[in-house]
Amino acid sequence: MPDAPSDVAEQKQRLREKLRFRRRHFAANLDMITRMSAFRTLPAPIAALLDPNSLVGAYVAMGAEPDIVPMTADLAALALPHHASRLDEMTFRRWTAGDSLFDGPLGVQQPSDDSASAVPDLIFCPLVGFDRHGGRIGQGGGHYDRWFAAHPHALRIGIGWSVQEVDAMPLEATDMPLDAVLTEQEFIVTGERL
Ligand SMILES: Nc1nc2c(c(=O)[nH]1)N(C=O)[C@@H](CNc1ccc(C(=O)N[C@@H](CCC(=O)O)C(=O)O)cc1)CN2
Ligand SMILES: Nc1ncnc2c1ncn2[C@@H]1O[C@H](COP(=O)(O)OP(=O)(O)OP(=O)(O)O)[C@@H](O)[C@H]1O
Repeated sequence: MPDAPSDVAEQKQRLREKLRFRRRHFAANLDMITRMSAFRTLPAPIAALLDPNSLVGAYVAMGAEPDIVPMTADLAALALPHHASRLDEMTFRRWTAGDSLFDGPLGVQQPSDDSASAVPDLIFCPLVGFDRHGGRIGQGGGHYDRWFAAHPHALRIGIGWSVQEVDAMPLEATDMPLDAVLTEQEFIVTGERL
């Protein structure tokens, strides 16, 4: 019998705590070479998908999340998550490397409120945890899951450290599977769209 929804939410919360700890510990103890080389180049299968018109959704790292700005800075068109307030849904707004960033309501830096909103063709999504079948968890706000549900055509590429992998993520009906996961070690294709 499948687990009741509240059990899954509880399992996810326990995993989130464990994996946030793992992520923090791993990132704090990275050797210099890994720190300098991780997440510097776009995986070839992603580069091959992009054309000069592609809009890519990145993020500004918080805490122990991998910093992907260097890897995405040269792309033709970028957008970043933006929240008008704590309660407003997440949107993406255009941003170019070097443009100013502002403190957002959820503790993440975001583009100016005047920046144009846009729908990326491909999203690099920060992970708290992932598995090899496309399962993921994030911070628990459901922001990415709701955005993915509203924009199912956008490709979903998770970004995380290798230690954030689990065998099988507990899943809820609203979870949207990842197409691939990029870690400091591997590019793992998890869906049929790549
Ligand atoms: N870099 C980054 N940008 C992002 C997200 C993210 O996870 N990472 N988001 C993903 O949805 C959205 C912002 N939503 C957020 C929702 C909850 C928390 C949150 O609970 N933060 C904890 C600290 C977590 C930690 O220590 O790692 C807190 O404030 O207590 C943060 C952001 C959009 N931008
Ligand atoms: N499409 C959706 N419609 C309504 N509620 C949703 C949707 N997606 C997720 N939620 C709700 O959001 C809450 C958090 O979801 P979940 O635990 O999957 O977060 P998460 O994946 O860690 O967060 P995020 O997607 O921001 O990275 C849950 O209560 C979930 O039911």
